[in-house]
Amino acid sequence: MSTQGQVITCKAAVAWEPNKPLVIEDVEVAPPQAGEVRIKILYTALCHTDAYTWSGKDPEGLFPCVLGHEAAGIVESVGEGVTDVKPGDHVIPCYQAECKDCKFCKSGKTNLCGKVRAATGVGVMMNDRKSRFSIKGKPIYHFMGTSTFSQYTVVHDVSVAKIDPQAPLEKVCLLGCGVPTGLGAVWNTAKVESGSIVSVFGLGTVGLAVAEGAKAAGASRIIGIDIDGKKFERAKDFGVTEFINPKDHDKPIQQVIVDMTDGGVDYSFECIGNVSVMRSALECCHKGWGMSVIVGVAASGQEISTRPFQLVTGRVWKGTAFGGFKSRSQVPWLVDKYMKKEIKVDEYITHNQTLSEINKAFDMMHEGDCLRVVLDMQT
Ligand SMILES: NC(=O)c1ccc[n+]([C@@H]2O[C@H](COP(=O)([O-])OP(=O)(O)OC[C@H]3O[C@@H](n4cnc5c(N)ncnc54)[C@H](O)[C@@H]3O)[C@@H](O)[C@H]2O)c1
Ligand SMILES: CCCCCCO
Ligand SMILES: [Zn+2]
Ligand SMILES: [Zn+2]
Repeated sequence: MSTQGQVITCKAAVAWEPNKPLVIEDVEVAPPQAGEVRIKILYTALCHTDAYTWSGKDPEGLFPCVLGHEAAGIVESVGEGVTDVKPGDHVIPCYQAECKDCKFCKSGKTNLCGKVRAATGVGVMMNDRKSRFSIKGKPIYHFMGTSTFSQYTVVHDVSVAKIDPQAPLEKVCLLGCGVPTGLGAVWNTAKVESGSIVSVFGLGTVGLAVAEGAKAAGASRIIGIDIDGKKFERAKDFGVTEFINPKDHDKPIQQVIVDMTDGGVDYSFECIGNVSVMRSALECCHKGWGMSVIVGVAASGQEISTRPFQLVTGRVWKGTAFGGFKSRSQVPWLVDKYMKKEIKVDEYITHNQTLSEINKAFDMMHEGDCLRVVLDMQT
C-alpha cells in the first residue's frame, strides 16, 4: 500500500542531548513538501563528524536531533515540483547540496552550493523552516540536511544523488562522505600531479582515501603519519609508501619530513581535525610551492596558526568540504567508478552493525582497528 502523502512512523536513533546515548525511538516522518524527497534509508555509515556534533562541541548541533550523513537508500515519495528523482530510484543523500543555479554553483570555483544552507545549518527544511521529524508532536531537528540515522528521512531535492540501481547500497553508502572527501582532496582541491611527494596526517578512512587518490594521481612518495603504529600495515594497501610515527622522534614532525624529502613535500593533507597537526602539515611543505589541504574538522573556536613567512615564501594553505566534489553530478560518477573497480569502497568497511546497536557501533568506531561501521537500518 502506498505511503505517498502519509506520515510514516519508523525507528530512528535520536540524540536527545549532547553526549547522552542515542535512543531508538518511534519517529513520525511527515510527507515531503515541494522540492523535497522522502527516502527509505537502507544502510548508513558512521562518520567522526556525527560524533563531533553529538559531543555538543558543534555550534550547529541542535538537540534533540537525528544525526547521520553517509548513507544510501530508495526514494519513497517526492514533493511537488521534484523532477530529478522518482519513487523507487536508488539514491545517496548529499549533505553538500548542488542546485546548479546559485552563485556558488555557477562560479565554477567551488562545490559549496548555498541553496539550502540557511535551513540545513539550523536543522529545518527550507520551505517552512520546520522539521519533518516529530515524536508525539514534538519536533526533532534534522542534521546536515540528511539525518540518515532514521529509517525514513526527508531531504531537499538538491541534496539527492540518483545512482546506478545495480550498485550495492550496503557498500556505496560510503560514497556519501569520507571516501569521496579523501579522493577529492587530492584530485579536485590539490590537483596532485604525477611524480609529486605527498604526506597525509591521520590514517583513518579519510587519510587512506587521500593515499588512494594520491596513488591514482601518480604520486612518487606517499608518506603516512599517524600516532598509532598499528595503522601502517593496512595503510600500505591504500598506497602509503613510508610511515612515520611522531612519537618515535624528538624533532617536530614537520622537520623530520623536511629532512627526508630534500626540503619538504609538494602536497600535505591533514585528516585528523587537530589544529597543531594542521600547522605541522603546512610547515612540512616545500618552500616556493608546497600546498597543504585541511580536511579534518576541528572543534568550533579552535584556530590555526603559523608564521606568515611560511606563506610569504610560497606555501599555500587550503581546505576542502566533501573533497570539492559537486554532489548530485559527481556522486553517481564515483559510484560508477566503484562498479568498474577503479576505486575502493569495500576495503574501508571494517564493521557491520544494526540500527538497534548504534551506540555499540559508535564505540566500535572509536576503536583503533575500525575504519567504517555500516548499519543495516531496517534491523
Ligand atoms: N572536510 C570534510 O568534508 C570531511 C569529511 C569527512 C570527514 N572529515 C573529518 O576528517 C577527519 C578524519 O576523519 P576519519 O574518519 O578518517 O577519522 P579517524 O578518527 O578514523 O582517523 C583519524 C586518524 O588520525 C590519527 N591521529 C589522531 N591524532 C593524531 C596526531 N596527533 N598525529 C597523527 N595522527 C593522529 C588517529 O590515530 C586516526 O588513525 C575528522 O575530523 C572528520 O570529521 C572531514
Ligand atoms: C562541510 C564540511 C565538513 C563536512 C564533514 C562531514 O563529515
Ligand atoms: Zn562525514
Ligand atoms: Zn547551488
